[in-house]
Amino acid sequence: MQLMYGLEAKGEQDEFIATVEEAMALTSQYTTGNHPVDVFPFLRHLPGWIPGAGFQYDFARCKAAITYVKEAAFALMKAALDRGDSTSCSLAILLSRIDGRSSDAQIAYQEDVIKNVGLIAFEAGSDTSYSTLVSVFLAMTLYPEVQKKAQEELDAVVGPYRLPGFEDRGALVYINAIVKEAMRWHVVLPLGVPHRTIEDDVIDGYFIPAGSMILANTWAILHDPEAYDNPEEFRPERFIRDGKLDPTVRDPYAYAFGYGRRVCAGRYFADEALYLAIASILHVFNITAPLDEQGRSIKTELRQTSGLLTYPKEFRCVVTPRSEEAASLIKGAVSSA
Ligand code: HEM
Repeated sequence: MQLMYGLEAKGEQDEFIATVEEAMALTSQYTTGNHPVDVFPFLRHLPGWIPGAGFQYDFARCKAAITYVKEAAFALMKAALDRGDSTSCSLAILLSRIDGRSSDAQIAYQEDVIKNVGLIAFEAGSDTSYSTLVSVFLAMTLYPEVQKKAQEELDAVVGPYRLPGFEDRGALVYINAIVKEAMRWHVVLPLGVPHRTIEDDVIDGYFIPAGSMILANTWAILHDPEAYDNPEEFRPERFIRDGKLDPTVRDPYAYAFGYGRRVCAGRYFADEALYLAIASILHVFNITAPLDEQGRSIKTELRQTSGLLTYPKEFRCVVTPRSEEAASLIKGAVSSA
């Protein structure tokens, strides 16, 4: 929200976040072809009051929710601009590029495109990146040796007195491998987003008629034991050879972000954001499993929710600053945010 609209998110209480989450939950429920309307498209003409056609009400709620966020968040951002509050958010930058000599109709059209950019980035970009990041917290509690190696690399490259930046990325090979392993280990969209064939095709002798819904089994591709030894294990080393990222290993980025011309539009942004978040978090925090009353680590495991978009199921972990220097870096980052 900050990046797109220059608005500060108010956590779980945030109205926009709650509304987008409601829309996402409805989208997830219907997108993977588990409703009869996907198999018998004529059902879409039934009014919602007919038993079994309640999906019409869900679709209407979903549409109302996303339309509200699209318009209201944009209006708040524009009001801030009109008041002269400086905001360097993405939508303000896009707005400033509209040619003032355009006709009213052209300006309205371009504003609508910008509103859609904001909404889709907010809707498609936040939970996907969040889910991946949560899985990294879980992985760190399960694989302390990975965390230790990452922190050793960060200490050597970045040192204790500053946070990592994009300029460090080339030297942080192990952190880059963690980002790749995170995309592979917990596949946020295990079946991608459904596509539809626009013409008849034959693949490996199978006839695929035009109009078929195609689901790519991204999870299977990224847990293929022939490509990844012991695929259930979180092991960033699988992407490294001779101290560099190994280009011969199947790259999760080629699958986790979808396929073809509708491939994720935010993939470079997501990659950079995940890199910076993971590097910064591991630089200043220790993430460990919680202890039971006898002081023993409580065992956790990766269990995922089901649906179009998956999340690691709830787990607990303990997050503490790594050192005095780390604590000051955290305070500095919070006060300058
Ligand atoms: C870990 C993070 C992310 C993952 C795993 C992810 C994954 C995906 C996938 C699988 C698709 C469907 C592609 C297809 O149809 O085959 C998609 C679409 C899309 N994503 Fe992402 N995404 C992530 C982050 C983001 C971010 C940060 C943004 C924006 C800032 C974004 C914007 C979009 C948009 C706009 C589309 C629709 C593209 C289209 O239909 O033309 N995504 N994403």
